[in-house]
Amino acid sequence: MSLFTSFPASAQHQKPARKIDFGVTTRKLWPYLWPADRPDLKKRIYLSLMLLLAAKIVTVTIPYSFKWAVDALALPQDNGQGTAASLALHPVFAGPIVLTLLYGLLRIVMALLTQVRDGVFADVAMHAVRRLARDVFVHLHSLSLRFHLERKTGGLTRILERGRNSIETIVRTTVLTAIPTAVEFVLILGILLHQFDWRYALIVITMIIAYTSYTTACTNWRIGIRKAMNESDTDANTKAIDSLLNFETVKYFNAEAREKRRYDDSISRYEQMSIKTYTSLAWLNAGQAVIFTLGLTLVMVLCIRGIHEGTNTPGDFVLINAMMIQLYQPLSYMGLVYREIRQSTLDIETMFEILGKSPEVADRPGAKPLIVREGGLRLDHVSFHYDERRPILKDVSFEVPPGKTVAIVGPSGAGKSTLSRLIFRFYEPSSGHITIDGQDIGAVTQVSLRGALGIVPQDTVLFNDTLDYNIRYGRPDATDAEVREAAHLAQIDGFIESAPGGYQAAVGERGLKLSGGEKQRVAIARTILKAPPILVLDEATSALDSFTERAIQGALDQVARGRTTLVIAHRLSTIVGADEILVLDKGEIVERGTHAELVAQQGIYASMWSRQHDVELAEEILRRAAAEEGQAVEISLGERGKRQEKDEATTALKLGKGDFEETEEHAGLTGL
Ligand SMILES: Nc1ncnc2c1ncn2[C@@H]1O[C@H](COP(=O)(O)OP(=O)(O)OP(=O)(O)O)[C@@H](O)[C@H]1O
Repeated sequence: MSLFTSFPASAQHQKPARKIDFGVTTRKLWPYLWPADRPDLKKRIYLSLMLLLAAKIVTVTIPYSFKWAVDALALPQDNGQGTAASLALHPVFAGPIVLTLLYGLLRIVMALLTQVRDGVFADVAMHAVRRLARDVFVHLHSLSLRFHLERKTGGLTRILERGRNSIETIVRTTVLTAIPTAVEFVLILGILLHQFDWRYALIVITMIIAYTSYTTACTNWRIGIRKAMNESDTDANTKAIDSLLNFETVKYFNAEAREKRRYDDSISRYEQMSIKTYTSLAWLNAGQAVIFTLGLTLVMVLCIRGIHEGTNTPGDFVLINAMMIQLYQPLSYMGLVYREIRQSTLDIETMFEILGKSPEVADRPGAKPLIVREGGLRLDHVSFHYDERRPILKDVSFEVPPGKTVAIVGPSGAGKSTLSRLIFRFYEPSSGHITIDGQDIGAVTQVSLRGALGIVPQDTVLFNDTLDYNIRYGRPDATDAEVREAAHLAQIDGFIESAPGGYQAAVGERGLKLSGGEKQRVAIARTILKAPPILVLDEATSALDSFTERAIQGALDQVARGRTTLVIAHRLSTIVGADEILVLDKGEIVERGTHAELVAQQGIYASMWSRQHDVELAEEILRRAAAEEGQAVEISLGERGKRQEKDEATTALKLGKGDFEETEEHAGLTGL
């Protein structure tokens, strides 16, 4: 069944709504609702369906007990015998009181069966929710970095959350409301044909068709109005928050009246849309009531005629009324059920869209694990672009022989970090090959490739958990002693021991409770713990002050010893000992050699070296001056590397102390 949101008049200003195909969504959802590998859940589904049928049979029997009681009351002269005879019961069971007790009992049984069914079904619904949410989560991790960079994480988690809630809603509303109502309707039709005649059935069918068509159309129209109401509500809220955040600015410009007007405009839109929501609801309810009551009155009139003609009893009159009124209750929810199913289908579709995206980088069929023998890394004529219009790497070739250290330096934006992303295979090169011990990284499994690589990234983001958890992330099965050893090597142990809670101290969301330098040392510790044969250090010490950097450099040198290491650095002093230094500029290697060779060449590297040397000298002078003043001034080093590229040391000196921030780093470091 395909439906479009469409309703004339006030919904016309709405954007055309997305097409919904319930059939397609159901087909995609089916494996989750009917899990092939869970026979126990299938049994539960059967049980729920049986309970559903039993509850509905009891439900339609209730008006019968009512009828029998009324007939027993209406025909006292036969002492209940007429009813007893018609029911083939002993007269004592056909008395009005017993029949009323039966009525009560049936209602209790109906309620119990319905509740048990809901409980039994909860398992099935929640299992489907969990499986689908897990599949989407796993899939999100398999998608490319490009996908994640293009989407806001908040947006993705919202899709996941909405999708998760929607499956529950859809399963619950379908199985617990829509299907039972349909079953009840079919049973009622059977009763009408059996107990009454085809005219009754025809009236009820016509009524139901008119009722559902009206409900569907009206609900589609209301969806647009509700959306506009929610949007205007969000808009009013945003305006209020923005205005209050700008409290001072409002005062500076005497803009209270302007702000009031702006806010009032916004809430007046909300007011109009809310009124429309209520009036449209009134239209929905009134229309439903009119259609239903017409049907009800017609069948009751027919029944009265039947009583006059002697084909019906007063009990039949009560029966048909009770049965119809009973049906009205679930029917009155149909608008809500339809709206929820519709919205949930849209949300689930959005989730399936993500599930349908294929990962940009995938293991090739039959990909074998990487076998690391010595750990030699090689790039052969590698070119790469994120966007075809702008090449980032152009024909880059170099080799990091097993156990050696190669450094890459170059201006910001030259493509250094991109190189490390290619080595980790977050992207595929546009041309050329990257090999490890002669094996093309594109041909091996991603898991084995990333297992052989370790990185200390430029920006370290930590999990919102403990320090221990974050360090152990490098190797979850590491012993406590190994974790402590790694922390010691990364020079973070002193800080951890002084932190309240020690290794169990929480680092806050994205590690915000730690300074840049502390986060970086946690990253170093976890890479030490992972102990990969090939290391990428992407500005690994950029967030550290020069004192800690020197200390940590020793640790990194130790970690790098015997390992193939690619160092991406701005701070040239950290890589003077590298076996080879490559200067990358605008995606091309423009110089290569050892530190001494490059300085002798008097090219880009040599000028970068002399500039940095001057900057370091200037910093040293500042530090000494500050120390003499008795101030513990720490110079912010996070951005410094980049500044060094641009600023002459003399400029830095001219800017003076004001240009340098005092960092939190200091507090953490003095504890070391
Ligand atoms: N996901 C991306 N999509 C499009 N362009 C990108 C993306 N990531 C990086 N770039 C661009 O690619 C170029 C190289 O970026 P890269 O991060 O490799 O530079 P870098 O040499 O490491 O710079 P820095 O030293 O400042 O970190 C930059 O101009 C950057 O804007």
